[in-house]
Amino acid sequence: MSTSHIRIEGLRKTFPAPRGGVAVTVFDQVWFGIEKGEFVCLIGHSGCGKTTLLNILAGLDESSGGGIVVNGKEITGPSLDRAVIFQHHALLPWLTVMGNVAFAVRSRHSGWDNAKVRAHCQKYIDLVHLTGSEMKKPSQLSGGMKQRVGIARALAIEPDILLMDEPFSALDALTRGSLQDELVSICAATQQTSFMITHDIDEAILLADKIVLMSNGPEARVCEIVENTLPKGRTRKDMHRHPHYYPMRNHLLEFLVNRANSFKTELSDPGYDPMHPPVTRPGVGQPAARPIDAPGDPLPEAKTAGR
Ligand SMILES: Nc1ncnc2c1ncn2[C@@H]1O[C@H](COP(=O)(O)OP(=O)(O)OP(=O)(O)O)[C@@H](O)[C@H]1O
Repeated sequence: MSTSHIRIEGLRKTFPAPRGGVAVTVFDQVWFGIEKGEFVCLIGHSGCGKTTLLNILAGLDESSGGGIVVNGKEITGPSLDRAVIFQHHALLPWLTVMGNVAFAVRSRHSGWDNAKVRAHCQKYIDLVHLTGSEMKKPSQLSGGMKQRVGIARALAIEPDILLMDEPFSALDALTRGSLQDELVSICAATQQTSFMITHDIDEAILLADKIVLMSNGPEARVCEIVENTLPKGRTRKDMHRHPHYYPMRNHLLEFLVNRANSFKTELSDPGYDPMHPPVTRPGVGQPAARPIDAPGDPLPEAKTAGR
C-alpha cells in the first residue's frame, strides 16, 4: 500500500443526469499519491474532471466511489489544512488586503489578539510583495495583485496542502510569469505541499516535481505520472536551455495532442494498472538535446536525476 502523504485511492465521480437521463461518470479508478513538500500539477483536457477532483480534495464535493486519505485519515469535508486558490480571486470586496488575509487567519487562530494577527498577516503580505497596499480594497488592485492577496490568504493559514485551480490563467503573460516566479521561490522556501491544475505546459515544467496526466472524459483515468527531470532551482529564463526541457515539453504536448484522446486503446493494454499508472522520466536515458546557448559545445550527457 502507498505511504504517500496524500493518497487518491480509486476515486470516481458520477454526476446524475438532469431529468432522468443517463448518469455520467466523469472519472473512475483514479489513483496517485502526493508526497510531503511535493509540487504536483494535473494536466488534462477540458471536461476530464480536474476541477471536480480538486473540489473533492478540498472537501467541497463528495466522491461517488473511492476516497482520499491525508496523513492517514480519510477526508470527509473542508478543512483549514487544505487551502484553495481559485482561478478568480474570490476576495471579500468590502475588506482591505489586510482585512482579507486577517479574516482567514482569525478563522484559523481564534484566540490570537489583533497585534498577533496583524504581524502574522504582514509576513505573508510582504512575501507576495504587496507591502504598502495593506489598506487597499480589491477594487483598487490589479488582477495580479488580487491573485497575490489570494496566495497570501491561502499561505497565511499555513495549510498542510495548497490547492490551486488554474490560479494564473486569467492574468496577462507578464503578470503570470512574475507570479510563477514568486510561487517557485515561496515553495522552495516553505516546502509547501502543493497541487495545481494547469493547461500551461511550461508552467507545469517550471513548478512541478511530478505531473499527473489525465485522459479525456467521460471515464477519464490517470494515463501516466511524469517525473520532472529538470533540476530544482530552474527558472523561467533558463529552463529551456536544459537538455531535458524539449523531451519533457514534447512528451506533454504529445499527450495533449494525441494520447489524451486515444488513451482508451492503451487502457486495454494488460500492462496498464490504474492503481499503479506508468511513471515516465522524459529525457533520461535518451540522447541529449543540444542546449541552445552553446552551439559549438559538445553535447552534454543526459544526466539521470538520481532519485
Ligand atoms: N455539478 C455538476 N453537475 C453535473 N455535471 C457536472 C457538475 N460539475 C461538473 N460537471 C461535469 O463534469 C465534467 C467535468 O467538469 P470539470 O469542471 O471538473 O472539468 P475540468 O477538467 O476541470 O474542465 P476545465 O478544464 O474546462 O475547467 C464536465 O463534463 C462537467 O459538465
